[in-house]
Amino acid sequence: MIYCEGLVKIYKTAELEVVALQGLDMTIEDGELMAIIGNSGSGKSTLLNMLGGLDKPSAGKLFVDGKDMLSFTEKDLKVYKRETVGFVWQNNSRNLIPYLSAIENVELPMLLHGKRSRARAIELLTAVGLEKRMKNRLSELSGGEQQRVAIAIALANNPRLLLADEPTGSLDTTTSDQVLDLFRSLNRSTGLTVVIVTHDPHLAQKVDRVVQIRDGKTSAEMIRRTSYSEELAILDAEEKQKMSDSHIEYAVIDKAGRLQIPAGYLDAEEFKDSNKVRVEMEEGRIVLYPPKETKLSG
Ligand SMILES: Nc1ncnc2c1ncn2[C@@H]1O[C@H](COP(=O)(O)OP(=O)(O)OP(=O)(O)O)[C@@H](O)[C@H]1O
Repeated sequence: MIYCEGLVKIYKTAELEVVALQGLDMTIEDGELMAIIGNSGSGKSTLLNMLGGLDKPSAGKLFVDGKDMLSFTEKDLKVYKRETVGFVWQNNSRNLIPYLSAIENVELPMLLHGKRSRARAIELLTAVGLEKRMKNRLSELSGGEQQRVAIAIALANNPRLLLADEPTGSLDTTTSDQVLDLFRSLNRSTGLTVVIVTHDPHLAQKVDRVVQIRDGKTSAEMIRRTSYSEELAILDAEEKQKMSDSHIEYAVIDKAGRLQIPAGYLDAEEFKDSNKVRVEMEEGRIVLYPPKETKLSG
C-alpha cells in the first residue's frame, strides 16, 4: 500500500536545518498491523505526517497504491486525507469536544464534510464498543473510552489506512490493551491497514511487524515468529514475554548494501574501541569478527 525509498525531510528554521528523515526506506503492505518504534527525535512523527499527507518530504520517493504522492496536487492531497487516511493522536483533545456527547463528537466531523449521519455514528460507536455510552458527554467518559471515540471519528470516512501517533501514550495498560484489541479486530474484520507509532514495548510486542527508526532511517525490523492472533489462541499466559522471545530481529540492508548493526552489539569488549570489523563469508553466513581476532583453524 505504501512504498518509501530514500525519504528525506529537512526542517528549516531561522538559525538551523534539522534533518528529521535521512534516506528512509519502508514498505507497508495492504492490511498490515504494524508499529514504528524509535527514540525521541528519531523521526517517527515526521514519517507519519508524510504518510498521512500532512507534510511533504524534501526528497525521496513516496508511493501510495502505486501513486506518486510527491506529484499530488493540493486537491489530490485533500481527497487522499478525506478518503484514504484516518488519524488517531495521543492527545485526543486535539479532535474531541468535552461538552458534547460521544455521538455528537462523531457526527461533528461528518457535518463539517457535509454528510452527517446519525446511523453511521451509531454504527461506529458500536464498532468501538461504546453503544451504551453514546449519549454521555465526553467529560463523563474515561480516558480509554475517549480514545475509542477518537478512533470512531478517525473511522468515520471509511479510511483504508489508520495512522496512530502514540495512541495509548496517556492510557494505563488495561485500557491500552483494549485500544490495541480494537485496532486488531478492525484490522481483521475490515482489512484496515494500521500503522502505530509508539514508545511502548508492550504494545509493539503485540503487532506482527515492528520497524525501528534510528536517526531518521530504518535500522531494524522485528517480525513475529507466529501471528499474534495465532499466538493468542494458544498462549494467553505468555503475553508478557519479552519481545526478543516473540520476535526475530532483522537488521535492514539499504539499497547501497549498508547495514546498521543492532544497538548494543558493538559494545562487546572485542569490538568496543574499533571503527572496523572483519567480514567473512562462511558457509552461507556473513560473519563479523573483531579486527584483531585470529580465526581458529581446523
Ligand atoms: N516542524 C518542525 N520544525 C523543525 N524541526 C522539527 C519539526 N518537527 C520535528 N522536528 C525535528 O525533527 C526531528 C524528528 O522529530 P519527530 O517529531 O519526527 O521525532 P519522533 O521520533 O516522533 O519523536 P518523539 O518520540 O519525541 O515524538 C527532531 O529533531 C525534531 O526536533
